[in-house]
Amino acid sequence: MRDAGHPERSSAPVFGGKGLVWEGEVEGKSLWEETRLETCSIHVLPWHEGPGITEPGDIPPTPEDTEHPALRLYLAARLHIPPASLFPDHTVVVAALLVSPEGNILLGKRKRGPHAGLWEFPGGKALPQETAREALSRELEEELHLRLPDHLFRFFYVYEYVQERLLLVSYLAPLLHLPGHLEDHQEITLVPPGDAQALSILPGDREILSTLLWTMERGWSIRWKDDAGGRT
Ligand SMILES: Nc1nc2c([nH]c(=O)n2[C@@H]2O[C@H](COP(=O)(O)OP(=O)(O)OP(=O)(O)O)[C@@H](O)[C@H]2O)c(=O)[nH]1
Repeated sequence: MRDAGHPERSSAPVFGGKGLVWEGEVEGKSLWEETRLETCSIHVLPWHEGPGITEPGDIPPTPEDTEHPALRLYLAARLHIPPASLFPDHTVVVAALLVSPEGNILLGKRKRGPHAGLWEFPGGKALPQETAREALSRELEEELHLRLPDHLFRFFYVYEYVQERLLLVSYLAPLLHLPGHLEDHQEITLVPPGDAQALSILPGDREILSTLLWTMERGWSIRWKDDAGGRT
């Protein structure tokens, strides 16, 4: 499903590809409320292997204990470790899948550069000393005057552009308010994830969206629950 049409796929992946970490629920409690990794049960879906569920004890204690790039970056985010420090030969880009109360995703049409005219998720390159949250927070503020919500992670997907040595890390997060300003984008739009695939977007974004739809088809909602404190 997600293996067609990307030239990067024909090269040997540097780290073994990409992967999804979706946080499930423990005893009815949403995991983004959990802070201790050892109590979490997470679904880890390597792109080439299909679903697999890690049990609490299976989660490595530190990012260095796993070779899987998605899990590494996930652990780094959880433990507030700058992702760029783990992948010194790569550029790490963070992007937000901001979900409106209606379940639509925010996309911006790029104003400048080689990807001008393409739609993308807000975000940008993480600086060496920044955690993923700090990088995303800065990028959202700079690009759109948007405040980053406290709750991230329900969907955490890593896509690697092998030739460019670029790791694209995406998070699902609630859209708290509409952007107050457009710095890097000509326009923004809010669309259902299925409709976004019909737009001109980058290969990594296409794969993120198809993986998101894949999880939604399996009954995982992208809506934020008010009682989980996701929307403030
Ligand atoms: N921001 C963003 N970048 C993406 C997305 N998808 C994707 O493949 N990318 C890639 O990641 C790169 C991020 O670069 P950027 O230009 O947004 O980074 P930046 O805001 O820090 O700007 P800069 O290049 O001026 O330092 C893009 O050039 C593109 O190759 C996306 O949805 N959002």
